[in-house]
Amino acid sequence: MASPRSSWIVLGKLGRNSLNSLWRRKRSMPTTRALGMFRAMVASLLTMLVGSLSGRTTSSILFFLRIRETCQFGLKSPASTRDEVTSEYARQLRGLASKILSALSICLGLEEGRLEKEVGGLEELLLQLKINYYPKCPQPELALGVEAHTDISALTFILHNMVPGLQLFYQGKWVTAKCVPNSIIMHIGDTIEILSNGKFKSILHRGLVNKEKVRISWAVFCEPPKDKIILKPLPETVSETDPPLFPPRTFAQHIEHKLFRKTQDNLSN
Ligand SMILES: O=C(O)CCC(=O)C(=O)O
Ligand SMILES: [Fe+2]
Repeated sequence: MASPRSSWIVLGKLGRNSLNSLWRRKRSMPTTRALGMFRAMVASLLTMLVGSLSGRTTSSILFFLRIRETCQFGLKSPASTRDEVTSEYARQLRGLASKILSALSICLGLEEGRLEKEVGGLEELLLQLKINYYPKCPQPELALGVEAHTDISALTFILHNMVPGLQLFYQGKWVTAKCVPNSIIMHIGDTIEILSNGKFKSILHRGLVNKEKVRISWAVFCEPPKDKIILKPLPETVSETDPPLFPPRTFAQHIEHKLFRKTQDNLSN
């Protein structure tokens, strides 16, 4: 059986100017979401093909598609449909992320724009698209898809091809996420868990292969800048009875810490 593979696309940081110019241009330009998805699929299949030809068991590719460059490129070239679709998707998701961050801020008793600001605001929050391909497998229980993990992001948004496979560890057991048409899945990631001092949890999840069908998922990770911000529980979420659960770390240090812990866990197993 072929192994699950992933490709990455950096959707870019969406500054206010690029947002405005995208918005103006989008209104005069048709958007073919299906075509975008199809092209993304082709990109991921090519990635997998390259991976298998080179004998690797897993592969990941980073596409650097910064929004501003994409815009300029799109103005001159009709071959930019894929960029247009991914840009439009990024723009839509960025708006959704803002709304959700506002709602989460309010839930924590903070000012509406607070979490958004804490994760880097419009200028610094980075959106990255990762495409996961899970080949079908006659014995899914023997195969590892995307192993159990929590996302390091602030928020993650997932679209998929309506094949079940995402599982969440909830109340002590693995629960399969329902495939709800026309919906998008959202995870809270480690970044928000840290800022909220654990009041919002970064859920443990995994991706399984399916017996009969190929599964593809498109996960967009909204991440704070690597070094500019120190992530730690916000003072408003901490009290004498609620001490800080996480030490101050940059996002880069958090990633390093997780990788180190994982290596240690693997060594002791
Ligand atoms: O395939 C999925 O639905 C989830 C993938 C995932 O958790 C990830 O890429 O971080
Ligand atoms: Fe994940």
